[in-house]
Amino acid sequence: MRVVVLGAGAVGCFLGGCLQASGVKVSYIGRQRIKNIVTEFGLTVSDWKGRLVSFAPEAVDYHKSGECLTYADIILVTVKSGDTASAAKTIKEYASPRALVVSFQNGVCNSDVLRANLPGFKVLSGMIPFNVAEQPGGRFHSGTEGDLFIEELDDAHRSLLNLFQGAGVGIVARSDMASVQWSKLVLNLNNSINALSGLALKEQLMDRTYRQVVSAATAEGLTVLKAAGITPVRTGKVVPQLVPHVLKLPNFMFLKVASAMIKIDESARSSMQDDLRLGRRTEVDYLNGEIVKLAARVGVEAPVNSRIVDLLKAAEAAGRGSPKMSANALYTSVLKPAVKA
Ligand SMILES: NC(=O)C1=CN([C@@H]2O[C@H](COP(=O)(O)OP(=O)(O)OC[C@H]3O[C@@H](n4cnc5c(N)ncnc54)[C@H](OP(=O)(O)O)[C@@H]3O)[C@@H](O)[C@H]2O)C=CC1
Ligand SMILES: CC(C)(CO)C(=O)C(=O)O
Repeated sequence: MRVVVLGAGAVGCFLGGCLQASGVKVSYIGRQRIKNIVTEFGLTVSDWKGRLVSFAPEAVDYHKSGECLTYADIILVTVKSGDTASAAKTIKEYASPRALVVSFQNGVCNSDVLRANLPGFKVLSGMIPFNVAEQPGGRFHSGTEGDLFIEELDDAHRSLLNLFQGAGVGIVARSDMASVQWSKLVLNLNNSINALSGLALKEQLMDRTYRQVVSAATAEGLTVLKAAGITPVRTGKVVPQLVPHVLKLPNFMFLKVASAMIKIDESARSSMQDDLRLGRRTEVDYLNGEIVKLAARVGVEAPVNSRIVDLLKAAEAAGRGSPKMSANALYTSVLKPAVKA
């Protein structure tokens, strides 16, 4: 069984490293920046439960181009959503259609993009509930809990279950992946708010004013999903429908009822904050932007998420990393116009 990770950044290096540690043959395809890091330091994967495995540089099969896809049995696609079409092009060029393609990405459209661009390939949707942060010295650290989700399709998902279970990574198969992905998307509406704040997730979520903005974005997201007939499902300790209410609580109550929500490493940040820091295009169009698009499709308004998209796009265009918006500034920009209207 040869696994190839296409888009080996934070998530890809973590998932690949966990599989490699259990004896699976793993190749990684990614960019020069990470290749330089693994060539110097090798690859280390760690998590909040105490996992800590390191590979020497010569044990990490890291490539910048797609030739190694020729021998892939399973391809894990872990590029950001805006790069999915180009990842599909690379798969089409090098891989055999007997390879199983799995999207481990946020958002709700990536597996459709892969399917549309890869006729003849079997494509499964996946979902990663936990955070992975790149740390100095080639270390990829998962700082929050949760099991992977994989689409249950014929028997194709079984090899994935075996691989990840064998690597000690929890994984659950589901036949309702569209609902799973929309539910994750509702939680990901905070990615942009976290990126705009410039703070670690824990610090941001401990501030009630930031939480009020997140609450408004998720409440709006849930309203739009309801209008579209999509029922969010529980994928972990957090019940999506309760999130907006819990977030609005004063700190002392929030601390009591939301312990699962803030069980996060002190340093964990959203992947979108990393994108702003590294001057990359963000996934805001695929997260808050999906709510805005769906709202337009079903004829409802989504002003909160729409304003968040605008703020994030402005930060992207400025190219100076996170604008480090204070909680009050964000509250005023995102929620005050809504109050006036
Ligand atoms: N990090 C996290 O905590 C979590 C992330 N996710 C989701 O997982 C997905 C991956 O996120 P993450 O790992 O953080 O992203 P990263 O940006 O860390 O990793 C993706 C890597 O793929 C590279 N890449 C882009 N296109 C190609 C290509 N065609 N061929 C080879 N490499 C390519 C990128 O390079 P470049 O720098 O040029 O863009 C980048 O290095 C996203 O959808 C994200 O939302 C989900 C849960 C948690
Ligand atoms: C884990 C979580 C929800 C927040 O960090 C995420 O999906 C991301 O960073 O992209």
